[in-house]
Amino acid sequence: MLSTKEIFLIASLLCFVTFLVLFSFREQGVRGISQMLLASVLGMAGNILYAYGRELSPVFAYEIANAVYASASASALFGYRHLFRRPPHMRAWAVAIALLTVLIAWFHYVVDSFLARTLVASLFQAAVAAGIGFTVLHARAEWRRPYYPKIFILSMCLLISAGHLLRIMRQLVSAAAPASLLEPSSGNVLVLAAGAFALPVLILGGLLIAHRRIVLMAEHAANHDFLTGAFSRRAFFDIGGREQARTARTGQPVSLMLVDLDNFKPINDAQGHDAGDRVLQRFVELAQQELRSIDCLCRMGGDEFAVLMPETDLNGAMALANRIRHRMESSADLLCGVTLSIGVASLREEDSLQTLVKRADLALYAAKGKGRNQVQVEENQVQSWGEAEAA
Ligand SMILES: Nc1nc2c(ncn2[C@@H]2O[C@H](COP(=O)(O)OP(=O)(O)OP(=O)(O)O)[C@@H](O)[C@H]2O)c(=O)[nH]1
Repeated sequence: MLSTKEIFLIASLLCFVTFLVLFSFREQGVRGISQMLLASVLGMAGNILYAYGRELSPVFAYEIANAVYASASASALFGYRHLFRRPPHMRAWAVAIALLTVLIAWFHYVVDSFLARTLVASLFQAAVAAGIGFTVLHARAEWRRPYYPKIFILSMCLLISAGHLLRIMRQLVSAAAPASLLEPSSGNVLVLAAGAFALPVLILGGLLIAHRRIVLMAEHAANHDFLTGAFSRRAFFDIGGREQARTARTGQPVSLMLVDLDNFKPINDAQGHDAGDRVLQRFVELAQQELRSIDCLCRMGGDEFAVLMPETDLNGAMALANRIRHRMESSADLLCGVTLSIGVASLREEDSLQTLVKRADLALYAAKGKGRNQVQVEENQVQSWGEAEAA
């Protein structure tokens, strides 16, 4: 059987491991990581103080160890509050930690009572676990798959709170209850092990959530254009591949428009790159307002965009393309007078996605060649829409 000191040392080591993993996450922009890091460091220190503080002075093993460990747990709670964008209520918890330290000192120096110290420390830890559980549960409307990290955290919080309450009960009623923190009885070692591993387990739960957030952020960065928020070229080929497979399965049409801003370069040259950036952003905002929720607007590069239109035949695609082109024309002041050339094509049975893009690109080329500010359809179609044609 492990000794109580070894239990604290192992718990300290686990906090160190969570610290190392959290440290590697610190620059990923996930909220709550710095609070969890602090919880790991304080957890390490608190466990070592519980194990060896007595050898320096009792104040280290009682008041300081409890204050440090309570701060570690509160810091883990703050981490969760930040992760789920909830106010941390730091002042209230600071008061609670100060009160806990005073009470531990009181039940150490004035009335020496292990029972009372256990009661105070365990009530605090149960409150922190309940606070974390409440935070996670309260944010359930924001839960995203996979759910197991949240279920894991909720179960752990329930177990930890119940465990601390049971510890208090046992201390109150059982004749076999330990008389000091480091008593080597097997019952005490088990209770201490459960309590000491609670903090690293709670930090681990936070790590699971933070890890998922980092994966989602990386996916979002890979699938979206940083400047405009439109889907990226990479996402275009992913979504396009899925749409192509769906069309083959269901026979539903899918169309594509390639959009290129006309005379965009002079805006950069005359008004600067930032003005050009703003035009690109506004174009995406305005275009999104015209598109349906099933359409995917992607930035293919520079001032060229693609719109994948599921369940849309060529006529529907041309109508949509013209709507967007007219919208840009009527927003000339916002877009520094930029107009759109658009090439439209529909997927045919024998087409690959690349062939579809190529045909839309040829149509776009034709729109540019015929004077810009117009919509052209794939080369072997007779229809051609737009201002230049109308004129
Ligand atoms: N501001 C800004 N400019 C960009 C960005 N990406 C590409 N560009 C510029 O966009 C311009 C695109 O070139 P073109 O398509 O030849 O310019 P254009 O004047 O629209 O020519 P046409 O398409 O023939 O009408 C180039 O000058 C690029 O440097 C960007 O993210 N921001």
